[in-house]
Amino acid sequence: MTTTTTIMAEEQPAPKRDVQNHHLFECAWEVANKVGGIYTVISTKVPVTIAEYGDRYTLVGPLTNKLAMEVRVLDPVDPVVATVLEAMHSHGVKCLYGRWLIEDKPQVLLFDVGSCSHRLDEWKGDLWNLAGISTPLHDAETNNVILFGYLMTWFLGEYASRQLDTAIVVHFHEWQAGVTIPICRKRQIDVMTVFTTHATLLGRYLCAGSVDFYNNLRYFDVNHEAGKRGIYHRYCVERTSAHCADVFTTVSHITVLEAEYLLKRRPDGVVPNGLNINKFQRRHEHESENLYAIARAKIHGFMRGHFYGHYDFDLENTLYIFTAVRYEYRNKGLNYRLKRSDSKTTVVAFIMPASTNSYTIEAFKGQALVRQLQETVTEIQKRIGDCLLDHALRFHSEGKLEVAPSDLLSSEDQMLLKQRISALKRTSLPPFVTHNMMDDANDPILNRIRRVKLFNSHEDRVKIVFHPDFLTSSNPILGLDYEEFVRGCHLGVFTSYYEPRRYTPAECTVMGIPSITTNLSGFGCFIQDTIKRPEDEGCYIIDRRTNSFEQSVSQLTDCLEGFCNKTWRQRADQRSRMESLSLLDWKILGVEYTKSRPLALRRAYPDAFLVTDGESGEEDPFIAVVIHRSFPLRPSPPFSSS
Ligand SMILES: O=c1ccn([C@@H]2O[C@H](COP(=O)(O)OP(=O)(O)O[C@H]3O[C@H](CO)[C@@H](O)[C@H](O)[C@H]3O)[C@@H](O)[C@H]2O)c(=O)[nH]1
Repeated sequence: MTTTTTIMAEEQPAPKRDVQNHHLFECAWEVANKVGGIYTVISTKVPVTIAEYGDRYTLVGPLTNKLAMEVRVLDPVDPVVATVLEAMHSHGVKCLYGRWLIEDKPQVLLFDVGSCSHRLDEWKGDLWNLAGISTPLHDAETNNVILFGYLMTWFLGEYASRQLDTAIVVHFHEWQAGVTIPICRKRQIDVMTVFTTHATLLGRYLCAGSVDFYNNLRYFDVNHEAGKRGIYHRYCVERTSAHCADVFTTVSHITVLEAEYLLKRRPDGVVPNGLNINKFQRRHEHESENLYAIARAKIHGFMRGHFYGHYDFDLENTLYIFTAVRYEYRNKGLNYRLKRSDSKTTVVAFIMPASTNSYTIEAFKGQALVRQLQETVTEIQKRIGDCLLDHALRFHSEGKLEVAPSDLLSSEDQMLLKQRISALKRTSLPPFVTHNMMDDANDPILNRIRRVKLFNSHEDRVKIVFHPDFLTSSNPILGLDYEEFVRGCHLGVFTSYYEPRRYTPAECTVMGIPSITTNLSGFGCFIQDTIKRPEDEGCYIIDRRTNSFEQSVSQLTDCLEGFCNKTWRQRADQRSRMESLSLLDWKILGVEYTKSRPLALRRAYPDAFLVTDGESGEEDPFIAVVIHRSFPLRPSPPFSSS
């Protein structure tokens, strides 16, 4: 790799731009494109950013779906943007400009990378010449990343040369948006750049390979490791972006250390992920309880269909526990413990998502049979109602009410019910997976379930529903959006090894759903640092740092068992306490994003920040306020990475 120092800035002229009223562009692959956590970051942060910038704020991303359902197409508010886009259009560049249809409807610009694919070779050559990064021919994702990076650079170059009044800050998220940063540097485009990494590429790859990551962090031969995994070119883009940005940030203290060792630049600060709490907060406790009840009733409906023929447990005494996003599964022994203690509680463990082909016939069949039964019961109910009404009217005229059960339930209806009930007989056990998997025989989760024989048998107190797909309300099997599903569950479990930050437990918290996480996740560390007794607030944190793997598992099982043994009242109390947790609000956490921008401007335009009379000149106020804390790694903790 040509190190980033070789492409660092040559002297930049210092234009007289208005720094105070600077424009902000925020650039990410997940703008109006729901893929994962970064979509949540940028979409939920919009209200606080709009409050600060108004129409001086624009989000930029690739046009991944030509229909772009989330965007209303409009003309640009800023005439300079309109001129630049026209100029680019005259060279064949297609884009979509408009308002992203989320809260506060921010301006959004999406570039169609396909419209410039004929320039790929030219731009790849340029990336090699300018940044020393060579990229392989057939990595389609990287090719798109390069096309997008060059379109963004083109746009910024044109914009900065025509809009000379105010300073321009561009905030980039993750390596997919990073190519623009070194190119802007090299071409001396007058924009300030902030780069945020939400996880490192090498971190993800190394942890997926079960290495003892945190204990070896400082010893990895990064170039060798990246090369071995076929991601050297991507790693170069990520590392160069981190080095060339004016300000480099990450999402948690644990990732600061990771970035320092793997990307070789210590982040300037931590920009923690927040949530838009307004969306979740309810005025009254009963309003929340209603939402839980509606969501839970939908999950109950799914359960009746999925477990038909073996529906021999009480849904009112059933706990729904789920895990989402990370592809890891470990048996924690809860089934054994609940059986041993003769527990009457049933626990349903939901696991999601993964790569799948389609739903299994069994998954559809159960839901269809129960729907038919429901329809039959509704029809019969109607007929019974009509019959009762008829008798009651006669009682009024004849003075006596004599209704025999046989009058109410006709032999035809009895027959129909029997038919429906006999269709529910089933010789096989309820399936533990709802979909046909791409690679059933080698799927690690399926194989674990098979190995520990969690087959949803009558005796099992822990039942498994592996739903390896994203949830949507149009889902034919489990028709809930992810958020509604979470609300209907009792507990979220997010204990994976590699977790730079993790949104899922934070989302549980603001919805009043308890969760289990670990002190190896950014979220777990944040909660431990900010709340005295997290478990009282429903945030259970497992020690994966100083414990051995077995000790962590045992702590987790204790925690799960303790949760199962709580009373309904104790769980409801915990819920109401949690929803008041507002420390995850962007209104508080967004401040760190706000601090990163003046820091970038200050580095580029030191003159604009000259000390005035009466101010202390000893300290850089922006650098001072950006948090610099190291993750306290304990010496060689004896934990296994598996
Ligand atoms: O069926 C589902 C399952 C999940 N989600 C959402 O997907 C997001 C997942 O976020 P996260 O768990 O944080 O995972 P990543 O996508 O891997 O995000 C990366 O970036 C995040 C944002 O900084 C960090 O929190 C993570 O640690 C980092 O790995 C959450 O908002 C969920 O609500 C859905 O919408 N539907």
